[in-house]
Order: sequence, then structure tokens, then C-alpha cells
Amino acid sequence: MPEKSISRFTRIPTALDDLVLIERRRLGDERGFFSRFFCTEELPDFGIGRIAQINHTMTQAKGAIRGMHFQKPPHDEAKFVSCLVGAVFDVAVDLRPQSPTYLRWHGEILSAENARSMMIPQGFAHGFQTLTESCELIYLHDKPYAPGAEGGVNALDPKIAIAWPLPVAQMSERDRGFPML
Ligand SMILES: Cc1cn([C@H]2C[C@H](O)[C@@H](COP(=O)(O)OP(=O)(O)O[C@H]3O[C@@H](C)C(=O)[C@@H](O)[C@H]3O)O2)c(=O)[nH]c1=O
Repeated sequence: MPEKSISRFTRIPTALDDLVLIERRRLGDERGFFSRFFCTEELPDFGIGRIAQINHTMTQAKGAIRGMHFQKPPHDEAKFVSCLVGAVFDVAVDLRPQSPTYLRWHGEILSAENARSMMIPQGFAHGFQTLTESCELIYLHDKPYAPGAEGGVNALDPKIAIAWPLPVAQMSERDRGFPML
């Protein structure tokens, strides 16, 4: 079969407009598996046509929360978020005032086993809670890091009411200080 006819990705819509879950297909054999991680040919309309940065994080504690982060315009970015070690509850909040799903959140489990990634579009805040120890995430960003443009929504904001699956074990001081809506 010609290589191009193999579809490597399954798109799974979510309850939020433009927020898509991607399942990376694994081609397995007795050695393990081969998997394409990202593809501008197969995902051309996908927000990340150009990869400006790839970032890698490790979070030690189970129950730790990072987020909810975004970059303000003109540095607003799309990111393709994947978990390569462990498992996380990954969450996006729609911050686009014109959107029918404005201020709604959506969460999905991303794990090393399920090979799922979240495509976070521009205009969303992103964060996650670790479900295991020593979780490693990889982010593909379509814009460079712009420290002066960092924005945040408080992950514990009762107006958004994200149903974090575990008690909060750890948050950075900066994340705890983000304002409530
Ligand atoms: C986000 C970022 C941080 N840094 C630096 C700033 C700081 O010294 C250190 C840790 O930064 P933070 O505490 O913001 O890292 P962290 O909380 O892991 O930030 C990340 O959170 C998740 C939820 C996201 O969605 C990511 O886009 C990113 O914002 O790394 C960079 O050099 N480049 C970057 O792109």
C-alpha cells in the first residue's frame, strides 16, 4: 500500500468549537510501534502549519496542576499537547467572547498509552492535572514564547468550575495568583 494512503491520525471532535482531540495511530510489530507524531500534510488545516517551538515538561507529583495559560494577541498561539510519560487530565477553556462555547471547559485524559493529543486553538487557555507521578508533556507551538504576553485564568475559578479529578497536590505561586473571573 502506498505510504500516503495510510491515515495516521483520527480527529475526534469535542464539546467545544474548534477544540479537537487527535489520536495518533500506532503501527505495531514485535519490536514495539512506529507512530507519526505530527504531519503538516495530513493535518494541513490544523492550526499548527508552522512549528515555532517544541517544549517539554516533567511534573513530579501526582495531582499537580499547571495552568490555565495563554498568550495575549498578537502572540496568541495554537498548541498541540501530548503526554509521553504517565497520564494527565488535560483541560482547555474557551476564552473567545464571540464563541457559543465561551467560558466553557473541556477535559480529556492524555496518556502515554492512549496516544491522544489535544489541539488547543488560539483563544483558549490550557492546563492539566497529573494523574500519575513524573508526567512528561510535549507541546508543539505555532508561535514563539513571549514572556510579556503571558496570560492566565485561575484553574480553581468557581465560575469556570473545572472538575479536576484529584485533590490539588501542587500549583506554582504564579498559577495560584491568577485572578478569578
Ligand atoms: C512557557 C515557557 C516558560 N519558560 C520559562 C519561564 C519559567 O522560568 C519556566 C517555567 O515557566 P512556567 O511556570 O510558565 O511553566 P509551565 O507552567 O509549565 O507553563 C506551561 O503550562 C502549560 C499549562 C501550557 O499550556 C504551556 O503552554 C506553558 O504555559 O520556564 C520558557 O522559557 N519558555 C516557555 O515557553
